[in-house]
Amino acid sequence: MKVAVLGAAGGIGQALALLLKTQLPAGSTLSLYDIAPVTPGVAVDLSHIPTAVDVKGFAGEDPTPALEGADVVLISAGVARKPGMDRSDLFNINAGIVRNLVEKCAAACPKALIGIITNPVNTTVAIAAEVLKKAGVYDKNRLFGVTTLDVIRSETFVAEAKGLNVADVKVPVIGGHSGVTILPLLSQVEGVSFTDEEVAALTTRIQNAGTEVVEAKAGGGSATLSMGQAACRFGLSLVRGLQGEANVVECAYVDGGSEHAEFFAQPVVLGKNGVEEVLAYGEVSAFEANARDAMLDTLKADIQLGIDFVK
Ligand SMILES: NC(=O)C1=CN([C@@H]2O[C@H](COP(=O)(O)OP(=O)(O)OC[C@H]3O[C@@H](n4cnc5c(N)ncnc54)[C@H](O)[C@@H]3O)[C@@H](O)[C@H]2O)C=CC1
Ligand SMILES: O=C([O-])CC(=O)C(=O)O
Repeated sequence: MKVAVLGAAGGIGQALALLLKTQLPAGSTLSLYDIAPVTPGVAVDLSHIPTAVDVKGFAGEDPTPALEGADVVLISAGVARKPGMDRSDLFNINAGIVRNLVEKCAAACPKALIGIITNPVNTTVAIAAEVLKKAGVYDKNRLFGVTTLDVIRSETFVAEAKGLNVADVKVPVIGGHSGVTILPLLSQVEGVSFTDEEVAALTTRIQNAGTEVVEAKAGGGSATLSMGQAACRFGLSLVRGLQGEANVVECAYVDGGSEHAEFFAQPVVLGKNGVEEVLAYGEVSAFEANARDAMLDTLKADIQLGIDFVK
C-alpha cells in the first residue's frame, strides 16, 4: 500500500506522517511531498523510527515522483487560518494549490483515493472533482473531503459533557466542514439524552471548534495535531477498505447522490474501490432537520464557487 501526503512538511503533514509511519500496515510505503525543501529531511527523520513502513521524501515544484503508484493521496498543502479569518478567506490561495496538485494526481495516479484536507473543504473538493472530470478520470467513489476532525471533536466533547468513556461514543457528523454546515447528529448518540440547551451549546461548540483552536494558537495557525490524528484515522480506514476489510464506515464529504447538495458529508462504507456504499444518515431530530435545511444555501454556494473556479 502506498500512501502519499502532499503538504507533508506542514503542521498537519508532519503529525500525519508520524502517525502513518507508526500505524500503516507492514510493507507500506509512505511518500511525503511538499514545496518546502525540508521535506526529504522529514522523511529521513521518520525513517529512523523502527517500523516496517518505507518513507520517501520529495520537495520542489513537481509532486509527480511522490505520486507514482500511490493508492491513497492525502492533501493538506496550503495556508491555514489566523484569528479573524473565516475558512473561506483561504480560498484565494488554496484553490489554485489544490487545482494544481489534483491535476498532477490525475496524471500520475488516476486510480488513487484522494482525501482533501485543505480548506475550505466545502469548495476545494468541488475543485478537485472538476479537475478530475476535465482530465477524464473522475470517479466519485474515489474523492473525499476529510471531515473526520468534526467527528473526533464531537466524540470528545460529548464524552466530556456526559462523563462517558470516549472510546464508546460514536457521533455521525453530516453536511460540510465550516460553521453552520457542520452538523453533529447528537440525537443519534446511543445511551444518552441531551436537553435542548445542551444540544444547542454542544452543536455550536463543535461548529466553532476550529476557531477555538485558531484563537488559542493566537496567530500560530489552526488545528494540526488533532487534524493529524483525524487524517490518520481516515487514511487508515481508506487503507483497510482497500485491503478488503468489511464494515469500514466513516463520515466523509462525498459526491454520494445526496438529495441535499452535490457534495454532502454522511456515513459511507469504504471498500476496494473507495466508497462501496453511501449510507443513509437515518432519523434526525426537529432541531437537526432545521439546521440541515438552513445550511444548504451556504453549502451549495461553497460548492458552486469551486465549480466556477475550474470552469
Ligand atoms: N479538513 C480539516 O478538518 C482541516 C483542514 N485544515 C487545513 O489544512 C491546511 C494545512 O494546514 P497546516 O498543515 O496547519 O498548514 P501549514 O502552513 O503548517 O502547512 C501547509 C504546508 O503546505 C505546504 N504547501 C504550500 N503550497 C504547496 C504546494 N503548492 N505544494 C505542496 N505543498 C505546499 C507548505 O509548504 C506547508 O508545509 C490548511 O488549509 C488548513 O486550513 C486544518 C485543520 C483541519
Ligand atoms: O478552523 C480551521 O481553520 C481549521 C479547520 O478546518 C478545523 O480546525 O476544523
